[in-house]
Amino acid sequence: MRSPKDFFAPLAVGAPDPPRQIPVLPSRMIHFFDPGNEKMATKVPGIAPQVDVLLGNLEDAIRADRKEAARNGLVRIAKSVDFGRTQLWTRVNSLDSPWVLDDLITLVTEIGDRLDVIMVPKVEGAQDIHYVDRLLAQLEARAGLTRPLLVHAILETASGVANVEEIAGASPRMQGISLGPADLAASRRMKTTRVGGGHPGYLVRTDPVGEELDEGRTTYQQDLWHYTVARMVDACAMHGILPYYGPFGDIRDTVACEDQFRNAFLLGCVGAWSLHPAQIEIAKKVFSPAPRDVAWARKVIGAMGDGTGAVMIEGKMQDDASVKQCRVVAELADALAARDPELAEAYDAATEEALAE
Ligand SMILES: CC(=O)SCCNC(=O)CCNC(=O)[C@H](O)C(C)(C)COP(=O)(O)OP(=O)(O)OC[C@H]1O[C@@H](n2cnc3c(N)ncnc32)[C@H](O)[C@@H]1OP(=O)(O)O
Ligand SMILES: CC(=O)C(=O)O
Ligand SMILES: [Mg+2]
Repeated sequence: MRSPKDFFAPLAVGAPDPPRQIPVLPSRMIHFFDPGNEKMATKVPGIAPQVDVLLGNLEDAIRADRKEAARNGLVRIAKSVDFGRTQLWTRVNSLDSPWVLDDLITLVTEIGDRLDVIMVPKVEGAQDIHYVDRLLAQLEARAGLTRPLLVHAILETASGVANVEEIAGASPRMQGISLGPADLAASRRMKTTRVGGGHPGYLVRTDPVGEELDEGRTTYQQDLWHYTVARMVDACAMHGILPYYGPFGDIRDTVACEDQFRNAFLLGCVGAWSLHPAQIEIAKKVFSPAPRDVAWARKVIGAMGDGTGAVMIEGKMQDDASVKQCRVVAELADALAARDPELAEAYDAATEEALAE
């Protein structure tokens, strides 16, 4: 019988030990591609060095009669392409679909040693993660894998949001959670018809001046996703896993995409999905801290010594809590700079300038 003490014990004889810590690797953009689409597949080797995560999508956006082609395409690509340090993820079909069992059996058996993370859509509660967890352990044991696969849940059902804390803590394999605004909107019976982003009708309006109700009243569009993203971030932080904003469907609107990504970044998300090559650079820009913020963070950390007490820098009080925030930014910058010499140079130049001021 399993007790809570067995949380980190393998769920099948011969399966690798589940991870004790989730690796915090750069994952600013999870780039989606259809592995059964020849044109997209040929672009994968060229895109791999530009992105942190490549994800072979098998679920929504893949036609029912192309599901097998996508699955087989992913196996072929995973076996033949050198991804370097770029992670390879997949999104399998939903747990109630006719495809998911074959997705998991084929992928773990054929390319389980190449895959890093399996994204599970439409997760409703911990029971969905427990099912995948056990099945993965059985398949890993059969395939002789020595490294456990990680699991990522999409938050895209009303019950998933209600159960987000238990989902985040359902298994040591849980790597992270992404917001799925399109299915979530449908599940909640929201009256939007978009994939992520805001809506001009969701707003607040200033009070009327005098008797005139129609004039001089400014409106401010509100963020439809604030509550869900904030809840997801808290659930992930509580369980030591990583939160992500999901897709932004208006590919043409690069400006609003950047805004949506930045809101998520500021609230604690580590990355977002790129659905089209045009969104890769947006995610890279937004989810890499700005050089001036890195310079400021390093300056505060330097001035705070052992991190206790209070100091004044440029008129702003700094203490234990602000230095902790600065460490979050500086540590992320260091991790990204270790892989990206251009960023490293930009961070160092900005820091030198800030320290000279
Ligand atoms: C709600 C959700 O579940 S979101 C997640 C599911 N959705 C997805 O995964 C969608 C992934 N993206 C796509 O399918 C496509 O980008 C689409 C359908 C949105 C647009 O595709 P297109 O109409 O071909 O766009 P466009 O003409 O601008 O593409 C330009 C080039 O980039 C390629 N391209 C487009 N998207 C991608 C991609 N995600 N990865 C790699 N290459 C891509 C196209 O094949 C095209 O190549 P070409 O220049 O050789 O012809
Ligand atoms: C991301 C996703 O699957 C959705 O928005 O529905
Ligand atoms: Mg969805």
